[in-house]
Amino acid sequence: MYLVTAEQMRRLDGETIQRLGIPAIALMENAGRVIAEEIVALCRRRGGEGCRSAAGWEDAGKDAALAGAAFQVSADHALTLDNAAAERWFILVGKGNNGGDGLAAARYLRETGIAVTLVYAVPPESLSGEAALQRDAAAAMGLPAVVYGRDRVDLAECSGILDALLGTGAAGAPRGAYAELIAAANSSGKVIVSADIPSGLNADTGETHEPCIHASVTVCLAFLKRGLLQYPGAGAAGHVKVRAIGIPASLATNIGVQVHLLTPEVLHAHLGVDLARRRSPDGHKGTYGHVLLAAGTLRMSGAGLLSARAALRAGCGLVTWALPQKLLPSIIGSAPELMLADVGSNEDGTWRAGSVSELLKLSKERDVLAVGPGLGRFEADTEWLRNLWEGTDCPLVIDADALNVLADADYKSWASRRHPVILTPHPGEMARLARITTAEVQRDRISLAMGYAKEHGVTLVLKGAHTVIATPEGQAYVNTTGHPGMGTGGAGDVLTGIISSLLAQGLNEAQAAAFGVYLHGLAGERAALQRNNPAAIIAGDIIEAL
Ligand SMILES: NC(=O)C1=CN([C@@H]2O[C@H](COP(=O)(O)OP(=O)(O)OC[C@H]3O[C@@H](n4cnc5c(N)ncnc54)[C@H](O)[C@@H]3O)[C@@H](O)[C@H]2O)[C@@H](O)CC1
Ligand SMILES: Nc1ncnc2c1ncn2[C@@H]1O[C@H](COP(=O)(O)OP(=O)(O)O)[C@@H](O)[C@H]1O
Ligand SMILES: [K+]
Repeated sequence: MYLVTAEQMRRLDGETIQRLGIPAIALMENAGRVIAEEIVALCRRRGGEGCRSAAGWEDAGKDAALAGAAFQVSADHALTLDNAAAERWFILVGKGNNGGDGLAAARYLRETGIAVTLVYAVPPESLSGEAALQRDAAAAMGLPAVVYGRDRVDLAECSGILDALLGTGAAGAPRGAYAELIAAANSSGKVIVSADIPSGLNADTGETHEPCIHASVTVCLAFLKRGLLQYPGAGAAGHVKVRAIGIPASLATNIGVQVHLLTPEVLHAHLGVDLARRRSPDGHKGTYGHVLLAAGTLRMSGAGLLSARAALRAGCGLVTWALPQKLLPSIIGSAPELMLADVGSNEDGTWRAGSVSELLKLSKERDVLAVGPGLGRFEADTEWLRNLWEGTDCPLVIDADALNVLADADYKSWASRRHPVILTPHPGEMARLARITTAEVQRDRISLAMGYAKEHGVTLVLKGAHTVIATPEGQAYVNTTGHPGMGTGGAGDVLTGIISSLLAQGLNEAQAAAFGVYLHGLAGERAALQRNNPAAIIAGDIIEAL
């Protein structure tokens, strides 16, 4: 599934209308219809499902077949509602095409028997184009209408609200009547369905203006808008349903859309990942690769252990953990499946820059080098990392403190590598890398990750709710697996282990980063289910749930 910006959506609309010759009003009709269908589905769910369910019709069909009847007729199920008389919906109508979608939806809803009242945010005479055609059709059908600011509007009188005030054409914070209607809708306590995006949301960044609709359901039209996946927008959108309105998905590639929702389908068909992770019958530990991990200090010994154990659970054949000598006594025996490599240490258990020669030697017999979890900072660590960057001939995964080392370095001047680099920052680490604030990182994570990955020639995993994976070639994937319970120390170390393990097994950098993030999230969800409360998840649970 593609993710688009408002600008890309306009181009997709334009291509469909101009190049394919599909009239704009036809798209708007389709939009109105699918919005109405989702409202009907919602009414059915809360009304305990009316008797004319799809299953009901199928049963009736079977009965008819048994009775020998040859001819059957059924109504349009998607727009049929048994308890329609109990419903009264207010349709908040803005001036643009989003308002037009709402007006079309109102007509379809009226056909189901639901009472609808149009609430215009602006005088209806000010609508133009297709929206004006919809206004006239609604008026010709006799749909009751009021104008905000001129007529009495009491949202307490409805059973649900369709927010068709502002869509992808909105600019800045909602003003005037729009702002007042949004605030009133939010405080009404009524269920709200948004057309395309919640009004007040920045469709690209996911920033929410003041005020912004808080929807239960957002019926997103044609293509998923980026802002619906980026927080806080993702929180304001509720359940997002993407519905087709007649714009072919293939147009997205024509106009160069490069952002995908990370689904099993995208992993398989777009990235070429074998989701079943088949093992060859005659495989052995050498078949599945060997991870070399440089991690851990006395103070943070657990980080290395978590990464190493996660790598093994994610399926690689072998893991060697290179660690400061002072750590060895406390680690020996804690994970019998691991191989340990003593690379010396300072008195206080911190790393020595001299360890680099041993690491370079070890890396020759390994398939991947992962650096960073629990590493700490140490003298000449920039030179140490530069030597690893320039001197290793395998993929490199950089996390945690090693990212901070990188942030302090001018690593664009380092020799370019034959093998890929994956960076896995959380927003704080990303802020240091990009030399901006964490709030600026979070403002539009997709754009930031894409820009950074391209500029620095790395695969970037920007962690946090809805992790973004961006490639140097300009592709991006947004993950939705995972759980807030994963906000716990060491969860990121586990991810580093998983990604490194997948690289060792022969996945390329985009595959390993995307699939690793996806599996990590799934494991977090499973771990959440296994506890009495998701707050109880600790990083080790994520490993055990792999
Ligand atoms: N052919 C198309 O272009 C299609 C568009 N569709 C719908 O059209 C929407 C985009 O339509 P538009 O481009 O007309 O834009 P919108 O309907 O999002 O609204 C734009 C209008 O709202 C007003 N406005 C903008 N920002 C405001 C603010 N901050 N406060 C108060 N008023 C503000 C302006 O008068 C502007 O004309 C999509 O989200 C989707 O719902 C669908 O009908 C499908 C087809
Ligand atoms: N709300 C959330 N939803 C989904 N995943 C989350 C959420 N919070 C954290 N995570 C995931 O948990 C991991 C935390 O990583 P990180 O912050 O590096 O932790 P640590 O440094 O302690 O290992 C990341 O993969 C992140 O995406
Ligand atoms: K809207």
